[in-house]
Amino acid sequence: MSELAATGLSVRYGSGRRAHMALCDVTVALNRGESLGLAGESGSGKSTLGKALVGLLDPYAGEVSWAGKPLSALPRRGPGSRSRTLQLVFQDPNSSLNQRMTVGATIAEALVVNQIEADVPVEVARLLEVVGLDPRDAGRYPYQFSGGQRQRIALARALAVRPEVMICDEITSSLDVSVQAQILNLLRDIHRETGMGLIVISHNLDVVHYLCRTVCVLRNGEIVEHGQTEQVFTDPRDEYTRELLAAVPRLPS
Ligand SMILES: Nc1ncnc2c1ncn2[C@@H]1O[C@H](COP(=O)(O)OP(=O)(O)OP(=O)(O)O)[C@@H](O)[C@H]1O
Repeated sequence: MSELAATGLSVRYGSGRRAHMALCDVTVALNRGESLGLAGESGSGKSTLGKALVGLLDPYAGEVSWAGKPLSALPRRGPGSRSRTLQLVFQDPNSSLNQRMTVGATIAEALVVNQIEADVPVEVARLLEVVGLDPRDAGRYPYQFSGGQRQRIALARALAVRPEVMICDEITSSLDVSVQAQILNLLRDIHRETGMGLIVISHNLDVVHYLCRTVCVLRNGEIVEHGQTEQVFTDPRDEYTRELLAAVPRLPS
């Protein structure tokens, strides 16, 4: 039994004539220590799947479970709760971070709300260090940091709860290339050191290739290919995956 599993998952937006099935009968699984990329063109359902996997969207059909139990059966707070198990980090740290709270208070809040046993100021400093920020900056506000630094703060807040699985939705898309590389390296190191499961949503196939051992390719809400990243990237079985790979812009040499 896999720890995180989506089985026959369908998600629908709206109802009646306006209903749109954004995910159709999707089955994926992930254990601690594993890494899975979700690739596919814009609108293929990657973010919808990410949100459904952490319980932010309810399934229209099928189920998401953790260790065999539906997400709804996990305790609301404390050890074993959904937020202590699964953390989703979004593309835009500006909208996910409270601009009125210092970064120290933001991380401290995640520790307290999730009932993490820790010496809060010490743990805040440690987390800032883990993501490559200066603990002396704990008293500063998000707007006083660069985009890349704000994404590091969002990662520190997610890491504060020591999740079993972290889902990163396009977290480097708005950053310039050198900062992207720093964040990707940081994520890879954290994944290796903590052993948490990692799901990476990206339209950038190089990002998925760099971080993930396995990949699911989505098209119109369905999985069209699923396998070892190396195999899928070198010898794709599905025509759509081939097109996706061929469409990756290459810099002239
Ligand atoms: N809140 C919503 N209400 C209605 N339809 C939505 C909503 N969010 C997404 N959709 C639709 O569901 C489909 C899947 O969207 P989703 O955001 O999951 O795709 P994506 O692969 O993450 O795209 P992108 O790479 O552009 O972020 C799209 O057709 C989209 O228009």
